[in-house]
Amino acid sequence: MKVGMIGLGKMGFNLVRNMMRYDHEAVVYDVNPEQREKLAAEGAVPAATIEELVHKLDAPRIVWMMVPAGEIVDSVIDTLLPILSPGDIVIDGGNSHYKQSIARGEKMLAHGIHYFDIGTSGGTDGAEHGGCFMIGGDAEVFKCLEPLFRDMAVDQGYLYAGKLGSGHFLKMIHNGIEYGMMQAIAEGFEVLEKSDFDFDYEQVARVWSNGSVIRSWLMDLTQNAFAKDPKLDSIRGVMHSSGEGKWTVETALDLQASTPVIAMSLMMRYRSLDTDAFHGKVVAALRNEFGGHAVVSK
Ligand SMILES: O=C(O)[C@H](O)[C@@H](O)[C@H](O)[C@H](O)COP(=O)(O)O
Repeated sequence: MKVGMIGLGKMGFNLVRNMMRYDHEAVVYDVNPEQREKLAAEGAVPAATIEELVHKLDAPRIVWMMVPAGEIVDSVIDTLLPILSPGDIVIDGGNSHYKQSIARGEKMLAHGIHYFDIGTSGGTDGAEHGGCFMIGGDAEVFKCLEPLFRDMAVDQGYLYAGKLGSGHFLKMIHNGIEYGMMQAIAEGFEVLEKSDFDFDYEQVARVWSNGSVIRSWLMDLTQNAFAKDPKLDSIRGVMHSSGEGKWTVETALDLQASTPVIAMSLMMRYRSLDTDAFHGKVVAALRNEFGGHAVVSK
């Protein structure tokens, strides 16, 4: 199969390596020429522009976008639309909001172009050595793409999830679960850290990774992190987020689905961004007002 990859960041770059291992041909574009050249040295065909990338593909073309979610996706689509032909396929493999993917897919379909929203998981290592793909789009057209995903996914790691939007919806919920699982692991270690015992966290994560109920890839990664830095002294507990947890909670609220764990994990991320929380000042001030309880001065 011949695939055009737009966006050669950590994920796009490794996905190209992955597909080339299975003898799929890759035509590659990134705003950074160094990334294109690195992959060209490994056998990909570099393109200096998106137009050139499209030109170097065979109809029906398969163009895979692996660019940051948001305006960049729209700008790539706007570049692609006039130069693609009916029957071509465009994939958004990033973390786009599913509602935006539905709108973009409908816009493409009005021009006869098939659009797939594909949630990609497994991190950079999975992208290169076998990822997890949650795929939304036209079921019939997906049959043409399936051999590619059969190769690139780890074992059973791809799913045709259903109509347009379902791939990114599934990835959004996956990430909500990810927030909750990570927060639960983190809270366990918080209690260990505050206890009188002198645990070796790398060893704790190792034993929990082997045979326990909570063994998981996240626990393996916990072990890796503590192996590198036994008390994580080199980093601060600031937890950023790129939107998927927020969207999961917003969707849950819209659907009146009860998701306290995911919602609290999201709030914990926001809380971690404040060095001192205004709500903390308000509660401290109120305790002082009604009970004369001590406050901590600046
Ligand atoms: O499944 C995955 O491989 C991850 O979920 C990944 O796609 C995720 O988007 C980022 O690791 C950060 O997500 P947050 O910034 O929201 O934590």
